[in-house]
Amino acid sequence: MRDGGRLSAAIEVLTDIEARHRPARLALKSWGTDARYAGSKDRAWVSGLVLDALRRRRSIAWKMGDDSVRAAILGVLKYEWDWPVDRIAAAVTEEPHGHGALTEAETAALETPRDLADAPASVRGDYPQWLEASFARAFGDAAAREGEALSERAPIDLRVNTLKTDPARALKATQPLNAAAVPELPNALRIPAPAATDRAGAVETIPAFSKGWFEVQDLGSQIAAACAGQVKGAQVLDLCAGGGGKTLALAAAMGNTGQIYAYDSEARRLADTIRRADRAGVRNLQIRSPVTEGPLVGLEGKMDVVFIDAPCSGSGAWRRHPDTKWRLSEETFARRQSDQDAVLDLGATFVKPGGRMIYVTCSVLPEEDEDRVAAFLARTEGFVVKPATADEHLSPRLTPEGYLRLTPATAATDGFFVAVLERTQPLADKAP
Ligand SMILES: C[S@@+](CC[C@H](N)C(=O)[O-])C[C@H]1O[C@@H](n2cnc3c(N)ncnc32)[C@H](O)[C@@H]1O
Repeated sequence: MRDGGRLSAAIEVLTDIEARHRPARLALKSWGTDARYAGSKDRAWVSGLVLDALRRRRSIAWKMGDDSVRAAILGVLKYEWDWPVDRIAAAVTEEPHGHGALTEAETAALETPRDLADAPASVRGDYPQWLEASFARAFGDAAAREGEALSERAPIDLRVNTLKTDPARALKATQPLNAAAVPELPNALRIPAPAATDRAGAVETIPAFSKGWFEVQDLGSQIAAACAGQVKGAQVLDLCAGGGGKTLALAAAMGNTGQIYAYDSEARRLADTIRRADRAGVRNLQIRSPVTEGPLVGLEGKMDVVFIDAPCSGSGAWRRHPDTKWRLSEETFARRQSDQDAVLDLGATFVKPGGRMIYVTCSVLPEEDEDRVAAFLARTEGFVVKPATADEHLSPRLTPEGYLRLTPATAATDGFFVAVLERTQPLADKAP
């Protein structure tokens, strides 16, 4: 495909996403199915352009003085991909697939964008206007800067699976991917963010991946799992195990000692975990599926660690799923907070005295983070907050209460929140 056709395709896909409120992944997939003439480079290019437009949707609309889909795509080419205006003008007039010549207003906006310095923080930081108060609470004057960092392309992080190999051997095996060690975690490797139009997916194709030597897992997610602390020989319940990302990280830290139970209220989400655990050499995992009767019966008050990777807005992962920031509604945001209260209450019943509950979200929004912990502590006796980490690299990221908050701007990870709550009294001692 030539540039004109690719641009028109990106406009078509972004229109589909916005007009039908479709997830970007599905809209791109259905365009790809229809566009059999498009090669893999074309697909990567169109996808890269659409995702970049979603990342900078509001700031580009401001600079262009136009919030249309076409303006968003043109704006990415100029402001993010540094295309000269002549090249854009030539692409949109290509026959037969160009989208139509630039208007005078478009040319003027591309040449002299409206000054972003005058825009509200949520425009500069590319997040929804209705979240302005939340961002201001979380970040104060740094709200726009944090939003900007959540709008960058993300690197690809790998977790070295110590059940199968060690960091030095894994580093060697991943040299074709340009992976490098990460100071914060000895078992983490990082591959720099790919260019917008590069094809991703090479990670799964290298032989060391099929041997189970590493998993693709954001550094923030690896750090959150590490906040479980000493887990060798422990009884661990991963209560919101989903696809098993944290389960596998916890299992590796346990070194096949003790027992890890993986549960999720949605059985289908657990489907992949057994296959992944097998590949990773995990032998101390029990899947507790909600389709069986009383899946968690017998574990009450017995766990050393209950890990709660709570359902959340996913605001910390906007770099990777930029469409979700515009699809998030106030209703869903409120529903997630009720879900979070429910998993905290459920999780608490399994923690033994002296045991720990690790509450994690991939959200940067206080309503899902410290507010949920505060509400839990207000209605539950017998838990105290412990510092989420003792690691010297990470302690600057602790909040005054002892929670860990990671963001792309401050930690170069996805956004994560971690609270560690220790049970000081048995469940039966709870106030009536
Ligand atoms: C953030 S995702 C988990 C991601 C997973 N831990 C990982 O690392 O790949 C949150 C999960 O919580 C599950 N969930 C929601 N409500 C739940 C509940 N009441 N009990 C258990 N799991 C729940 C969802 O089905 C979802 O899979």
